[in-house]
Amino acid sequence: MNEVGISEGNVLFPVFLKLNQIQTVVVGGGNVGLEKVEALLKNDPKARIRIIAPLILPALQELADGSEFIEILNRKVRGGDLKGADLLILATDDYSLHEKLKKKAKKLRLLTNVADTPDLCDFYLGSTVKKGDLKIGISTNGKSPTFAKRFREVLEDILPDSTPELLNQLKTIRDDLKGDFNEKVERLNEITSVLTKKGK
Ligand SMILES: C[C@@]1(CC(=O)O)c2cc3[nH]c(cc4nc(cc5[nH]c(cc(n2)[C@H]1CCC(=O)O)[C@@](C)(CC(=O)O)[C@@H]5CCC(=O)O)C(CC(=O)O)=C4CCC(=O)O)c(CCC(=O)O)c3CC(=O)O
Ligand SMILES: NC(=O)C1=CN([C@@H]2O[C@H](COP(=O)(O)OP(=O)(O)OC[C@H]3O[C@@H](n4cnc5c(N)ncnc54)[C@H](O)[C@@H]3O)[C@@H](O)[C@H]2O)C=CC1
Repeated sequence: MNEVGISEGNVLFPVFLKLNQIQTVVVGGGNVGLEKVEALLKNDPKARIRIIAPLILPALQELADGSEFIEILNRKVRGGDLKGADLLILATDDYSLHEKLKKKAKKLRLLTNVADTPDLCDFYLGSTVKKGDLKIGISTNGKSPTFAKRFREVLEDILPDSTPELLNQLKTIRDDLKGDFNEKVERLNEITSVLTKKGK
């Protein structure tokens, strides 16, 4: 809120992570753990994920059996597990464990998502739309995940199936363009001007 009580809106900074190049650790193997793992795999089926929990849902076990990049540690989480993580997702049913692990992660500067506890999160998951190489991330700042889900469905419907082809063609043009940086920018802006109503 600013001094006149108006919300500044969404100040989250979206980044697009290479999930095959980093190690994500998910603590908790129940419904919420499964949802988080599915969200990671939807974006990259080769995401490197280590799942740690005494109880693992059969659906999670199946996902792990189908991927050489998913590992399951069938036991309670230990403090040392955090050292092997680039990204941490806490998804157990134990809030005090989440608080304890979040403190430890903070000391290690390990970015952490705590499912169901937005205040403890360093980052939120978003809804994502994918059409070939195009990826759109949606965040409602935690206000309404259901809106994010519905808006994803809207975008999935309206983005033309030709989008991947369009991006491939633009890549070819980009690679073939000669001249200095400014000339290339000008030419690419010209070619793509048909995509916007502004035409510029
Ligand atoms: C803050 C955040 C933190 C985080 O989890 O990263 C968070 C928090 C919470 N979610 C809750 C509930 C639900 N979450 C979903 C779905 C999704 N939730 C996702 C993200 C986020 N959820 C982050 C903010 C995202 C944003 O800014 O919009 C999505 C986008 C991405 C993903 O998780 O993959 C994925 C849609 C994917 C897709 O389909 O595209 C549904 C709908 C459904 O499942 O159909 C419901 C039930 C309906 C409802 O409540 O709206 C609750 C209450 C739990 C309770 O009641 O106890 C909390 C806790 C709280 O709000 O306090
Ligand atoms: N399932 C859902 O859609 C929703 C769940 N929640 C809340 O989210 C939390 C998690 O929900 P679920 O995944 O459904 O619970 P769940 O009971 O299915 O799974 C809990 C998981 O945490 C693991 N766990 C517990 N202690 C652990 C430890 N010390 N180390 C490692 N793993 C440990 C368990 O082995 C299990 O895999 C609960 O508090 C629930 O109330 C809230 C809203 C919706």
